[in-house]
Amino acid sequence: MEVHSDFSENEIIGKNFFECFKNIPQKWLERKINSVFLLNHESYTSWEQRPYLLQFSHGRSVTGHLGFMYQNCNFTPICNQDNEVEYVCITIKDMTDIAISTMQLKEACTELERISSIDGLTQLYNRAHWEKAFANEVERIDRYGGKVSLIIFDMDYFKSINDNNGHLFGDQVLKEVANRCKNVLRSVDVIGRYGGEEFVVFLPETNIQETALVAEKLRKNICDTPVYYEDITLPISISAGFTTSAVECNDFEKLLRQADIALYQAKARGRNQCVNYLKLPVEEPKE
Ligand SMILES: Nc1nc2c(ncn2[C@@H]2O[C@H](COP(=O)(O)OP(=O)(O)OP(=O)(O)O)[C@@H](O)[C@H]2O)c(=O)[nH]1
Repeated sequence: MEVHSDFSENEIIGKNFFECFKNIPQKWLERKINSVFLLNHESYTSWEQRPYLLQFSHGRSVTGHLGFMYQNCNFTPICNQDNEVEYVCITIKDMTDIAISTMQLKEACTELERISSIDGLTQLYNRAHWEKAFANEVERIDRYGGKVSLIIFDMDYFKSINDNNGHLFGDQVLKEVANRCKNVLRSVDVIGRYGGEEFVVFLPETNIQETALVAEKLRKNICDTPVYYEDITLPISISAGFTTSAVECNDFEKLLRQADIALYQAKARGRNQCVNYLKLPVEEPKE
């Protein structure tokens, strides 16, 4: 106590605890101590519930964490000969090292989880994460009702973009496309990078007419401005296919297939356009 508080033994012995340590949560501590008196039973708090009881500096040079010593506290009854509690002894254990390494580990796990769901180039969800989120959404709808729409879009002539301007330029185009999408979508819409130059978006509670508008807005937003990077200016375009679960479809793979067929049609019809799966004529392959 002498080492960690600013009090010497002479200054503190016999004094009122709460007057010496003014920052103590007095009500909480009184309740805690009273329960030990009442129950004649040891009590405990860990740094995870309450980081510290007494504001002691921990003396470690760690940034980004609490400036005080993390503490575990034991409240032990001390009884007289008749087994009545006469005192409560508070033991404070310095948990700073364990607390800091536990928190660093937690932060690393959170970051790892984030990285494992994100595509490094575009910072959009990667395929595995997006597909899981989409499957969950379709399952939710199947159980509780509602609808979800799906757009798949793909860069046009991306191979030539790479071949003519270099892979780095191609990468820049993909990053730019991802950014342009973010300006169009609502916070509840979920976008991911599905493959090389293929992107997917699912739109919760959105009907097919609204989805057509979003797909067109995405296309325009991406295609209206050329990409400029290291003295190269290049117009780009995308083709998109979209569908919805509203017409009795509760299978996420089936929805992906439908949107993919519509995307294929958008390519076949000359690219730089959006095709509604539900409007495909019967003579064109639907499934
Ligand atoms: N720069 C870059 N290129 C990629 C990446 N992933 C895939 N690609 C390239 O994207 C190109 C896709 O080519 P294709 O599938 O033929 O498609 P496309 O040329 O866009 O033709 P259409 O889709 O029919 O218009 C391939 O050359 C891939 O190497 C990436 O992360 N960065």
